[in-house]
Amino acid sequence: MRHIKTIDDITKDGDVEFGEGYDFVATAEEADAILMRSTDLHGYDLPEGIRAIARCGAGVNNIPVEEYARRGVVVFNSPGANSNAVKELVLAMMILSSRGVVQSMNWVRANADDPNILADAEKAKKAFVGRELKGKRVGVVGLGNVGSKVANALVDLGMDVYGYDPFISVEHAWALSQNVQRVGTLEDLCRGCDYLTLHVPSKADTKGMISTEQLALLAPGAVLINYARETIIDEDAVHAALESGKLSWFAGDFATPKTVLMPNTYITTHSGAGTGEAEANCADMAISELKDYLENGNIANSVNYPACNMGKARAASRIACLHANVPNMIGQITAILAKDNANVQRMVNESAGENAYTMFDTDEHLDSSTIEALKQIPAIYRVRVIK
Ligand SMILES: NC(=O)C1=CN([C@@H]2O[C@H](COP(=O)(O)OP(=O)(O)OC[C@H]3O[C@@H](n4cnc5c(N)ncnc54)[C@H](O)[C@@H]3O)[C@@H](O)[C@H]2O)C=CC1
Ligand SMILES: O=C(O)CCC(=O)C(=O)O
Repeated sequence: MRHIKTIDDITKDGDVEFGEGYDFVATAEEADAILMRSTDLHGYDLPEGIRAIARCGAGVNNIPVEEYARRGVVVFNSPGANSNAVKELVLAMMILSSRGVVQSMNWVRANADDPNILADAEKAKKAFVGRELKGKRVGVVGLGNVGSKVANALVDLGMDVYGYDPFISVEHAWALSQNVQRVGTLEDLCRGCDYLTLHVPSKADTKGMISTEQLALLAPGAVLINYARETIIDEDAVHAALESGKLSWFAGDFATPKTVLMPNTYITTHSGAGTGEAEANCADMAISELKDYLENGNIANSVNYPACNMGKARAASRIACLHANVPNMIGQITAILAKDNANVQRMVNESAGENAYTMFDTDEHLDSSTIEALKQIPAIYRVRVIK
């Protein structure tokens, strides 16, 4: 039996199924792996027994991924699984920020006991006149799973769409409409935009990337949308731009002490991925990643270890070594296997950044002394006997 600890409500109705051979445990100390969402694990006392963590969602700024890599813990996310939900809410917020819909509905509620409300609403409506998205210039920062879908949808709405992403993947470049015009700098993207929408991860080079300088380049009365992370914007600069009228509206997903006090602002409760479909998609992807890793050692969609797929573990034994990406690891591993006279059927070595993964199948079970010797190689973080 393999043991899973869930942190956070993975789905609204609590529906999470791993199937036969798995159970849910009350504490992380009893668990082999963690399934989670947005809880901040920085400073969390992660038990030694945890071998993997799957984040149901895209952003992993709530997890110390490099520290966990050095402890031999593979961290997964679920790329793209919630991107449609975010796209739809971003479109909604762009429209709400342009059309006085909320103000108009509030007027109706406030005047509910007016016997002439039908006629009076006709007179009141001029206060809620807005503008259309069609024909306006929009900048999309980050053209990954969410940004590329948002950009394409905005093309379909008739907007003049510009995109900025110096690290765009081939897959997302292919998925992008030909009508999205790519620009090479953030400043060129911002210049003259009526709308700017942010879809980059929270990391050192995106922290505060939208500040006074970028906001100054936007068209007067522009709308800013931030459904990425609170760290991407300089909140004081956004507040000042709202007060000066440079920004007519700001919509964001992060209720910080500063955003909740800004004028002309809609803030939601980190609800970009808040649909039953997105929750189910993320949970399904995260569960299958964890199961394949726990049962077969295969890695897909990890944010701290390379992808590796050797199929189902069918040989007598399968061993996985998580280690630093340094020279001579294969040499050291095979020297130890040679001493045990082990016949290796198949071996794969993959690396990503500072971390690497070596997995091999052997015809017979290895001696415990061999496993112990592998663990003693200085750059090895963890050795897993999968089978
Ligand atoms: N509000 C919510 O509920 C949700 C928020 N998010 C946030 O949105 C972010 C993006 O999500 P996805 O599109 O799924 O991620 P993704 O990883 O598919 O796309 C991120 C894109 O940003 C680009 N990028 C990275 N650094 C950049 C930089 N300095 N300048 C411009 N582009 C840069 C990457 O090349 C990539 O194409 C996530 O990291 C997460 O923080 C994601 C899903 C739900
Ligand atoms: O789990 C959630 O609702 C948050 C989703 C999110 O922010 C992400 O996927 O990065």
